[in-house]
Parts: sequence; C-alpha cells; structure tokens
Amino acid sequence: MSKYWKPGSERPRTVLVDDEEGGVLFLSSPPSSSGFGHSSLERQRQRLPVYKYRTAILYLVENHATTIIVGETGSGKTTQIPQYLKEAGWAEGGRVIACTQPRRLAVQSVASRVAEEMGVKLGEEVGYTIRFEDQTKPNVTKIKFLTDGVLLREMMDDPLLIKYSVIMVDEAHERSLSTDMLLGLLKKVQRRRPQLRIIISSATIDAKSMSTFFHIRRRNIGQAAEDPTPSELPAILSVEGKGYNVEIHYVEEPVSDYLQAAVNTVLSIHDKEPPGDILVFLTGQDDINAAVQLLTEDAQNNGLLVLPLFSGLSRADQDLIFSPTPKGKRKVVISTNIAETSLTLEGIVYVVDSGFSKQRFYNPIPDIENLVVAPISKASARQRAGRAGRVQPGKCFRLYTEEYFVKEMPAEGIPEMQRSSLVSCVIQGNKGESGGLNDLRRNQNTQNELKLKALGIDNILGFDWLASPSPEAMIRALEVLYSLGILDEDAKLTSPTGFQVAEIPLDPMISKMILSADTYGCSEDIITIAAVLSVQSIWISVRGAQKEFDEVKLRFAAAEGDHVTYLNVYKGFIHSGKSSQWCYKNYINYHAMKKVIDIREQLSRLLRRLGIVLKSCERDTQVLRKAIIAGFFAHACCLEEFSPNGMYKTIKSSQEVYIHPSSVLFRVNPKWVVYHSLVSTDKHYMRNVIAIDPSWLIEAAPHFYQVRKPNPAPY
Ligand SMILES: Nc1ncnc2c1ncn2[C@@H]1O[C@H](COP(=O)(O)OP(=O)(O)OP(=O)(O)O)[C@@H](O)[C@H]1O
Repeated sequence: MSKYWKPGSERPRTVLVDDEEGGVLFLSSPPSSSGFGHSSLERQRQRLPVYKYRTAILYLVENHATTIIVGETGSGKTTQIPQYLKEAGWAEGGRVIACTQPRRLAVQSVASRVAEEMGVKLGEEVGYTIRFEDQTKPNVTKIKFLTDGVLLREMMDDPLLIKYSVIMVDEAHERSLSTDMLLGLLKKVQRRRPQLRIIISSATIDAKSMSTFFHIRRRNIGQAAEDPTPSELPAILSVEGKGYNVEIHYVEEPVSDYLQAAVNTVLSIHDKEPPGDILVFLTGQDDINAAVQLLTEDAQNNGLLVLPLFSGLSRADQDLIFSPTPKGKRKVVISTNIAETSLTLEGIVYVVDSGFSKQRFYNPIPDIENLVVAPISKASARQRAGRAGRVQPGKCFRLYTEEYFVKEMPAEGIPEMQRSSLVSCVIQGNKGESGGLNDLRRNQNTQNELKLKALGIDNILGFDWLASPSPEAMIRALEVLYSLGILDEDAKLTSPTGFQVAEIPLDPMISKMILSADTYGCSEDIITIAAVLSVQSIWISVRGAQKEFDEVKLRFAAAEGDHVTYLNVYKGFIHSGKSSQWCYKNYINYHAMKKVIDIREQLSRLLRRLGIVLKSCERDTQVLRKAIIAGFFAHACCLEEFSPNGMYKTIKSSQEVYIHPSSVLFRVNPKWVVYHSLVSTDKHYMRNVIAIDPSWLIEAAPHFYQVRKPNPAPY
C-alpha cells in the first residue's frame, strides 16, 4: 500500500541521518526568510504553492526510496524541488541531484531559470546536459538538468548512477520511450542501491499505478552497511494550490479546420483582450508555418510579432521566443507540443489549444511507423492550459467543445512504448517532439533496445516495463540489430561491433555506417555525413524563393545523391572560413552548420577513443556509398518499371515509397537507391537518398540479401 501524507497534521521532525559516504545529511526546516534574503526572485520562490511543502518533501525523500509528487502546473515542482534538496544537503560530498525532462528545450530553460534563482552562472553549480551539449562542470555542478535519454546513456558508463543522490523524473506523465525505460531501469538500480532516492513528478500522473510499480521488494543482498535504508513503500504527496487562475474557454460547436480556427482566435484575442502574449499549440512545422504566414500577412499593420517554435529551430530563433516582447507589440508563439511541459514563457497570458498533436503510430503489417495528427489527452490539455497563469492570470481557448473534453477526450495518452516500432526503420519526420533529435530519432527505439543490452539486461521480453511493448515489435528490433551484426544469435552484444555501436550516441544504423567506414578508409568523410544527418536540416526553407533556392542547391548537388551533396556543402563552408555570409548567400542554415562542426568534432573524439584513425577517401564516392550501405542496406529500394510518377518499392517489404522533393535525386529517379529515413504524409517519402549498385547490397549484407535465381528456361 502506498502512503499518503498530508502536511499540517504532523510536522516532520528534523532528523540527522548518515549518508552513503558516512557524512551527515540533515533535514532542516525551510530557511527563514532572512536566510533567503529579500530579493524579488526569492519572494517569488516563497509564493509558489510547493514552498509550503518544502519540509514535507524533504521528509518524504529522506524516508522513502521513491516519492511521487503530484502538483498543478506552475506550482514549482521543477524549479524548486532540486533547490530544496540541495539546501538540505543532498549535493554534499560531490554528489549530484539530477532532474530529467523529456525535452531538450525544457532542460535548457529550467536550468537557466534555476541558475538565475540561485544567483549562479549556468554551467557551474547548476548545469544541464542534452545530447551533444554538456553544460556541467565535474565536481562543481550540484544540480543537473538533463533529458531522460542522456541519463539512460550515462547508465552505460555508470550503471548504478553512483554520482547521483536523488534523481527526479519530471513530467513522467509524458511516458516517452526514454522515460519508460528510465523508470524500469531506476527500479532495478534502487534494488542494488537502496540509498538512491527517486522522485517522480507531474501535474497529471496516475500516482497510484506509479506507486504500485515502484513498490520494491528488496532482496537481502547484505546492505547492512548502508542502513538505515529508506522505506520500500513509495510515498505520494499531493501539492495543493496553483499559481494564477487560468480561465478555460471552449468552442460551442466543433471546428472543422483547427488551423484557421486558431488563426481566427488569435486575431480575436488581439482585437478584444487586454495586452499579453499568446501561445498557440498546433501540430507540426507545416501547419505552424502556414499559421505564421496567415498571421504575418495581417501582422504588418496590427502589431503582432509572430514566431514559430518547433524542435530544430536555431538558437537565435529560440532566443527570440524567450526574449521580452518589444514595446507596443503582442508576441504570438506558434508551437508544437515542445512547449507543452515545464516551459515558462514570461509574457504568455493566452493559450490557444488546437486539441491535436503529431503522434507516432506503428502499423506492424507493412512495418511502417507513421507520424499522424491525432487528438491529445486531457493530461496534455491541462499541461497546455498550464502554460498560461504562470506569472499572471491567464486564459486558455480550447478549440474543442466542453462536452468533447469531458466525455470523449482520453484521460492519458498511450505510452510511446506501445505505439512505436521498436525496429524503427522508418522516419517519423518528428519535428514536434523531444526537442530536436530529429532524423536521428528514427531509430531511437532500436537504440533504446541497445541501451538495455549494453546495460546487461538480456531478457528484454521479460523486462519489468511500466507498460509492456508488443513482443512483435521487440522481436523486430532484435532482428534489425542481429542483421547489423550488433547482436549475436543469443541476442548478446557482439564484440567489438556491438559494444562499439553502443558507445556511439546515434542510432545503430548510423553507428554501424561510421564503424564500417573505418574498413573502407572513409571515416573522416562519413562522420561529416553523420553529423549533417543529426541536425534538422542544413537548408533554409524559403517561401516564395523556391526557384533561386533550387538553383543554388544545384551548385552543391552530387549525382550520387544527398549524402555526397552534404560533403560538398561542408567543404564549401570550411573553405569560406565558416562564414555566415556565405551561408546566407547559399540558403544554408549557419547555426545548423555550426552544430554540424560541433557534432563532427565530438564524433571524431569518440572514434579516437575507440582506437579508430580518421581517414578520408578523397571523394571516392563508390567507397563512401559502400560504407553507407553497410549501415543502411535494409533501406534499399528499386524503382518500379514503367512507373510514371517515380514509385519505388522497398526490397524488404515491397512498400510503396517515393523520393522526397527536398532530395537532389527528386525526379532523377535512379533505378536502385538507399534512403536514410522515411517521412509519411500523403505518401511515404524517402529523405536523404543515394544511388547505388545492387551488387553492393549483396557484398555488404550477404546474410540479408541473395540473388534471385532466374526461372529455368522453358523447353
Ligand atoms: N523563466 C521564468 N521566468 C519567470 N518565472 C518563472 C520562470 N520559470 C519559472 N517561473 C515561475 O516559477 C513557477 C514554477 O515553475 P515550475 O516550472 O517549477 O513549475 P512546475 O510545477 O514544474 O510546472 P509544470 O508542471 O508546468 O512543469 C512558474 O509558474 C513561474 O511563476
């Protein structure tokens, strides 16, 4: 049974307890206001609902292995609890307090807020880590924000997460693949390391089922030295109270076009409501761009500053979202669900919720994962409304009826684990989620599987999941890893390939491509390609200048396809002295190119660590393409004969696919191609495509392909 604790009934004692290193931790009462000083930030902190629960939270964390904290959006969970823990001594003796978030943007923004509240420089006492960006200092950082994916990766080097005293898994209701994996693994870690404290927090979580999951029954493994161990029963704390009031408005009749309805609602707010910025939730980059365009047409004269927000946005564009609204303007941020949790955008008074988001759904029959626009859950709707009312009262305009919300909207979404292909040979074109892993997320699931393997969890089918994935999806993932030579017949990581792939923080197909490049003598070139594939897009999308853009792109285009084209762009950029002017002239995203340089540098350091000497094949494009095929042979397609519209079929499952218009091979239609990822809209489109010779497939993967014997000639 779980334990509920209501503050007020009994004030927790101040207790002294030995910590793991034999030092002393003490659980104190809240610091007096004089202890805090009187700056306005400190007063703001004390006004938050969670402040009243400070002692209770510290008491529960001290005495329970797991504490589940449920509190309204904006009540102060994310920004305050890590600070309370630090103040109470949980970061003494070199230990670190971790707080995970499902999204990168949230990690960066809450870390900088907490650093500001503590009056320290970001990256020192308070830091953050997202993939390819580490803003922490060893032995200095005490509170670390990170994505749950990054923490999973850290577990490969430090399976018991020894350096952390407390791990707070925030926004656990999101149930992303990484969150679910992390929760399952943390439960295992806790059995081995009872002193680790876990906090699970959200505004909209089913605390009871989480509590049942975390009720560990510890094996007797000789932990006497670590006693007193905390209670195995998870505690649930409900933080009452919220920030400012948010008035909810529904439409009277269902709307047929949510995009147009969102635009109309923004204009009507602007017309009728007092000053205050507006945050609009749409689904993906396409409808966001369409809404931005519709509103910008109007904005010239009406004082609206319209800004898009989706993952993969450049840092400069992202900063605009957070910077103060210019005087006399009203900011309108049009976002995917990237802004749904944890973010505080200071000027936001109004939220417009379309009721939809892009979600992945896996269809096992053609083995294709689609990114579809689907209705959100009540949990998401509450999170969205919670982006208003954080620094002042607000209003949320829901573009669906109250009846729909009450009677039809599901309470929670389906966990990603149960609606994803674990093989993920398909791109999600996932522009709206998880903060910019972008194309590389395509095979994230396989990568996650790999993480479990690298953590020595071999019986994946029997793993203790919060929500079990389908066995078919698991088996498919194992098949892919086996075909790549990453797992052996006993489903164990191969040596050295499997272990090396597990070291590289990219999807296994890209990692295999990188490792194979060593054999082909082109690792120097392949890491450039891998780096470009890990940013959203190096091109700047240009509305109304398509013709010029196409002409410029032709200057870099390689007949072999997109990957080789990227090498041309990279060389041009280096040759220009990494000039932003050069990028501007060539419709290339300067920030994306800087990111490419950064990722490339990290990959080259990693390869050196693996003992791989970087070599260039000096533009031998055949060798390059063979290395790409070594990772992507399963993505081979053949042009259908006599197809008037460039239809290809995948060799693996005879799925109809087309070359994406953004590819340099669009309309060129070579007979045989290999693609990096699929985007599914009206059709399945291949992105990042190279032309190949089919004999290379058999050379790279004789276990996967065989030459069809011709039918015997009839007599
Ligand atoms: N960048 C910021 N600027 C101004 N105020 C902020 C900022 N970040 C947080 N706050 C204030 O702190 C409050 C608590 O934020 P916090 O993110 O800790 O809440 P939360 O309970 O974790 O919310 P959620 O469940 O929405 O993530 C906000 O409502 C807001 O008043």
